[in-house]
Amino acid sequence: MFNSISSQASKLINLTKPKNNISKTKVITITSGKGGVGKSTFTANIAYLLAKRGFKVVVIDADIGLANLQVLFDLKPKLTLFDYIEGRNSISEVVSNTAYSNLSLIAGKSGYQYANLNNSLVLSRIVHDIKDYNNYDIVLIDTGAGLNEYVQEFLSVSDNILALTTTDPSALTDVYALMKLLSIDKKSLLLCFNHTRSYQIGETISKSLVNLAKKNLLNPNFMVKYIGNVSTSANISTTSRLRKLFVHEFQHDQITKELQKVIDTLLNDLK
Ligand SMILES: Nc1ncnc2c1ncn2[C@@H]1O[C@H](COP(=O)(O)OP(=O)(O)OP(=O)(O)O)[C@@H](O)[C@H]1O
Repeated sequence: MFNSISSQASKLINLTKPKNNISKTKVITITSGKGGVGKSTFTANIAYLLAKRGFKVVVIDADIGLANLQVLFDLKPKLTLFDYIEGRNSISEVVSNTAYSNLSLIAGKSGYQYANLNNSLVLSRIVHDIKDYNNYDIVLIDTGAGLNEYVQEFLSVSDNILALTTTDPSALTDVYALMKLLSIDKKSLLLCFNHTRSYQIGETISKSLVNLAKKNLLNPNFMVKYIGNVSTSANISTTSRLRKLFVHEFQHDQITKELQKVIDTLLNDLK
């Protein structure tokens, strides 16, 4: 079954091959380790701010089995990432336009059984293909929580990895586990703190994590770059419940300014 899916898929992929090998598309994978730290909310909001700055942005909901970005964007897409992965549809067909200009979504599918495809590097192929497609400036990939094989698959093909964490000890333990994993064959990790009132607190904890990595002799060439903090606001949950984006509704709020600052740093560091 997989072979037929795969050959169907490669036909579709060939249709989307670029005319040259130079892709303008930057891929940023957003991950967290611990669940519930605010990753999807953060991804949707920075996607909007990046699109507002004029970048053509597509978000991929790669949280296998728990698709919630479509809720945040208030969409009910007919086609999902898995229609592409399973070879039925092309990239352009599985992309849904959001209500916001320059901003699209490749939706996930709740309850999807990845075991259907039971073959490594099937999912992350979309990363290569979307770069080849060369139609977007920025691709944001929202992975599931944890460090399971699907998350690792996306991390392995990403040039830019951003970890969102909180100051909660269990979230920090998970981020350190992520640092250990990435330090083996990646050059860097961008680190952002959610639910963190002060920029300095995030900075201090980032330095402690880097010191711990030194003490434990993690690869010295592996860099952890702190890119900023996001405070807590009840309005974030409220806007999400209303299927709206916080940064769109509260354009001059302190949290929107914090997110803009995160983006400034992020854009400076993009590979
Ligand atoms: N800075 C914040 N202030 C207040 N509430 C927030 C903030 N960030 C996220 N939230 C809320 O926290 C909850 C969890 O957020 P979200 O679903 O984005 O987390 P997640 O990390 O993607 O979760 P999962 O691990 O399930 O994928 C949501 O109700 C969201 O509205």
